Amino acid sequence: MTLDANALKQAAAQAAIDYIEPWLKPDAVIGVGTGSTADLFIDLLCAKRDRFKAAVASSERTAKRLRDGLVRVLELNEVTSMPVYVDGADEINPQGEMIKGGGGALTREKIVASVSERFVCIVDASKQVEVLGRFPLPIEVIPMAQEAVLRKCRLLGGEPAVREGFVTDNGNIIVDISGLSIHNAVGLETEINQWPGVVTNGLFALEKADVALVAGQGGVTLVEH
Ligand SMILES: O=C[C@H](O)[C@H](O)[C@H](O)COP(=O)(O)O
Repeated sequence: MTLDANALKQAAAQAAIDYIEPWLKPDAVIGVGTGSTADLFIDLLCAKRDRFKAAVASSERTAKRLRDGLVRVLELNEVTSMPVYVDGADEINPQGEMIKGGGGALTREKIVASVSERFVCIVDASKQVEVLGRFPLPIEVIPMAQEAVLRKCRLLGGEPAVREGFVTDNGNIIVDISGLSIHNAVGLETEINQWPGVVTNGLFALEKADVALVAGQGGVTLVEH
């Protein structure tokens, strides 16, 4: 039997719940990502709400889903550290560097991940790539900088497009850059972050996955980076 994409995401989410088991303690705060794979993880996490103290959410969408599942949601400013952050990705390379932000939550995701000790990435095998960039790279931009940032994207050799009708949780726009072949993810992440008006870009190379749980037809593989 061939598992469909949703079944693979479910398998990755279940593997993440098993993986974080040692950190589910009464004083623990868990960092939680955003997206369709993260949603499946949230549903499993909610069933274990009596085992940990609270969660920090990387988006309004995730906060609502956690609260609907009766998990206490803390603001990041109330928390000094988290043992784990669990989230999906749009692409991941063999080094654990990722493109994220397909759902537009990249900025809060990167912030919450930065306060967590371990980034656990949950993906189905279709997200694995040798070279990042097949998935358009999202960047969150302050609206008044839109045209200036589009020009810089073109100078990089990419084809930028404003994500129509989308506003981030922070009130900003998303520009998706297609046509990049990213061989130096740390360098590109650092460069784009310096452009005035860019809040965050969706490269997670400085903040890469410590562990990836990759669901394929043969089961879930744990990859440490
Ligand atoms: O902004 C969204 C996030 O970065 C997601 O983690 C990413 O887009 C993957 O989402 P999904 O699990 O729905 O493929």
